Amino acid sequence: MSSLEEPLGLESLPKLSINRLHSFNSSSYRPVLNRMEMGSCFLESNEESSPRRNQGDTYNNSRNGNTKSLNSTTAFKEDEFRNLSYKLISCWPKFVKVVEVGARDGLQNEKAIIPTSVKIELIKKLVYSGLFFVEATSFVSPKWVPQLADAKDVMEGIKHIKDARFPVLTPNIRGFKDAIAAGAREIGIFASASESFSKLNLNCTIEDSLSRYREVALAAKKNGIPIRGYVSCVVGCPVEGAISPSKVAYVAKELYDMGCYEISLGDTIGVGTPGTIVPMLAEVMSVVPREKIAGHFHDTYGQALSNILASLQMGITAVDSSVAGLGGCPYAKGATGNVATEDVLYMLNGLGIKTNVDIDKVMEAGDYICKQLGRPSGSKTAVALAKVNGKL
Ligand SMILES: CC(C)(COP(=O)([O-])OP(=O)([O-])OC[C@H]1O[C@@H](n2cnc3c(N)ncnc32)[C@H](O)[C@@H]1OP(=O)([O-])[O-])[C@@H](O)C(=O)NCCC(=O)NCCSC(=O)C[C@@](C)(O)CC(=O)[O-]
Repeated sequence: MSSLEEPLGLESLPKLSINRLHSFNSSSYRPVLNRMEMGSCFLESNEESSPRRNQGDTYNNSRNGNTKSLNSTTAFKEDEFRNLSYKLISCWPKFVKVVEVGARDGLQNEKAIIPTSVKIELIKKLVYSGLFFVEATSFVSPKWVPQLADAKDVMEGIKHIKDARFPVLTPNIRGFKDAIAAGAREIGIFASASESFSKLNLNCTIEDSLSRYREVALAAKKNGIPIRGYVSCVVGCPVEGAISPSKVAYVAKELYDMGCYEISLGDTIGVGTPGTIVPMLAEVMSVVPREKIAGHFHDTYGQALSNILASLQMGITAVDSSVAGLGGCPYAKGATGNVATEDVLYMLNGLGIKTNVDIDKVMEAGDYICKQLGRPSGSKTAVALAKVNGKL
């Protein structure tokens, strides 16, 4: 049995070479993109009217000494720029749903047991900021995740909060029953696109996990409980390296067919770039409606915001994030937490996208939990704004 105490280490990732990951960005995926006609902005800006493409022409012309051609054929006209910016901006949604995962995903790997009262206070502060979907805890084996052994008490402490939804993770029917008994009104089921990661995380094969979840989904349906589905390792696995988009699409579709109202696609170890995320999304979107898909990006390589932006351009409108960037992956030493909620909000605010979340209040929640954990925030935005406001 593997446990959260046995990290495998990012250093065991030689198989996940840049070349392997980039191989997913091959032209073989382009027909899929075209077929899906989602490129109204994404593809056209790449293929037809990309300034970069024209700049490329410019450099070639320049190298050939053909400066006349450079001025006459490559300069963008003003209205072309306007059209291009309109195409890009019109791709972004007006509203993005931010799902806060800090109290569960963010805290589950903490070695020192955090008092239940701190977890409850964190959740209250997150809800107070306007976050409506706040993952609260998991009903998993305490032998596997000792930090969340107090799931029942956490639920007890937040049961009076009405204006928010608190999904809790359940790995099997036992977890489901415990969650319902503790007052959970929404659950999450989590599978993996990597066979090795499934064994590490759930001690079973992908197929076995899916049959367990069919039982859970049936019970949830009978009880009128909404289910959120998660797929881990959507571009890379700490053991297997690169993961094929078709595997991700298969698991996502299975979860969707079980009745999950949303499928959260997790770059568990944060190795993705838009070069791998886009083809993976394209494949998943061919079997699950895009409005039912959420992005769950860890920020190990600093790529999470670019992955979110690329996802928005492909029509995704739900993003998971973790206050102060809390979290990590127990099976990949060095893998960092989810993208920080503060950083996501800062970017979305900058794009003019509404979230109904107050970034200042999220920063207060981040400040609170970071003080409790005795470490600085993992959010660049929180750190920068604290400096600007003279708090650092
Ligand atoms: C699935 C198991 C239980 C299989 O674990 P197992 O050892 O194969 O299960 P078992 O049936 O042999 O049971 C072992 C013991 O656990 C108990 N048990 C069994 N089930 C439960 C339960 N629900 N709640 C409480 N206790 C439970 C069971 O009763 C028994 O107790 P014992 O008899 O030894 O005293 C285990 O592997 C497990 O709990 N895994 C959860 C791991 C986990 O939570 N990982 C983190 C969440 S996933 C994630 O973070 C990724 C995500 C979603 O964020 C997206 C991304 O970034 O990729």
